[in-house]
Amino acid sequence: MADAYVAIEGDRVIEARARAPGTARGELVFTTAYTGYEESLTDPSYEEQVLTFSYPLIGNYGVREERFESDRVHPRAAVAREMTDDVAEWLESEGIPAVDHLDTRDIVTEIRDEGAMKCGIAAGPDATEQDALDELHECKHMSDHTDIGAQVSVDDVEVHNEGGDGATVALVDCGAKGSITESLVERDAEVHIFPYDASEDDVAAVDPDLLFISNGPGDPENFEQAGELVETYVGDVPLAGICLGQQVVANALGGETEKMEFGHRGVNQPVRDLRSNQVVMTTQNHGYTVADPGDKLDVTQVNVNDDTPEGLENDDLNIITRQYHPEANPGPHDSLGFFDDVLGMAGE
Ligand SMILES: NC(=O)CC[C@H](N)C(=O)O
Repeated sequence: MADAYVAIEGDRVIEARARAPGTARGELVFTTAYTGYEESLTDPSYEEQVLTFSYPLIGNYGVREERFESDRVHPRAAVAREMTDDVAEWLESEGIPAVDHLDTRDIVTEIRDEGAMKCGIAAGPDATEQDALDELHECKHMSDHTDIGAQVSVDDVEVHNEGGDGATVALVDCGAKGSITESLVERDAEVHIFPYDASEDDVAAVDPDLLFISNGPGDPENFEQAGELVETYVGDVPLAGICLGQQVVANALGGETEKMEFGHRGVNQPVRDLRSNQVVMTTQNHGYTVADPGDKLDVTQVNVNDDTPEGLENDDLNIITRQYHPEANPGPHDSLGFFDDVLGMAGE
């Protein structure tokens, strides 16, 4: 007998096995990565989403805190074909519902065919189909989470590697992964992590060599304050952005973003650099994309599968942004050079 239910749009209910009890709702997304479940589950970009792992066995090398990307689990719930006890116990201790013993291929195919969709989950001995449907019916569209930045950002400024010999970086935390800070600190940067709604005065106080907009959850249009910082600093200070950061920079400089059908979700997304013609494999998890870069940004990299912009640059204004995750974690390390490039713009 099933003791867990996943309700998806169209009121279809899929039976499953409860691995961590509770009810939850969120946008149903997936990752095709076969490793990196600890990094993905602690990536703040998954806030308000339900993460389905399409690789059939999740958890076979345990759970270790040093691989976490933040201090908590961010997806509202986790779905796998088979989940180990280690992962199930971790999620239960975090209060995150988890289910397995369902056909995750079916879920991913449904998202691919029908596009991004909402879902509701109910798991545990008393869970009913109706509980999952009730969650589904309460679920909001991602773009309607207008204050999602407040859920994932630091409350106060944090400084890493104070007194470091390298550039002073103002990292605007829209839901930043820990390995972005680590990648900068490894290169001697002094990193000031600012709340997502930091003001111009807050940032000016540290006189940054580089303004860096992080990855983060939800619709980039809901990160207006970060966009205002971009507008203020463009031309005066070099700008960098990763994922949501690329989208925020594009929106602030006259471009436009839009929701994709089901996004880019895995660690083997091929990206072609239009200048060198080289292809790199990249890590991606995003559901919005830059539809129009505006007239200040050149598209310098594209996704090989669908030609969407993966890199935007302006050599005169010193701007480099990436739609994918150069910091990896999980995924390939092919594009770590991004951090050298952006710190190079900052004079390092
Ligand atoms: N990883 C991210 O930064 C995701 C960016 C944005 N929330 C999107 O889904 O497109």
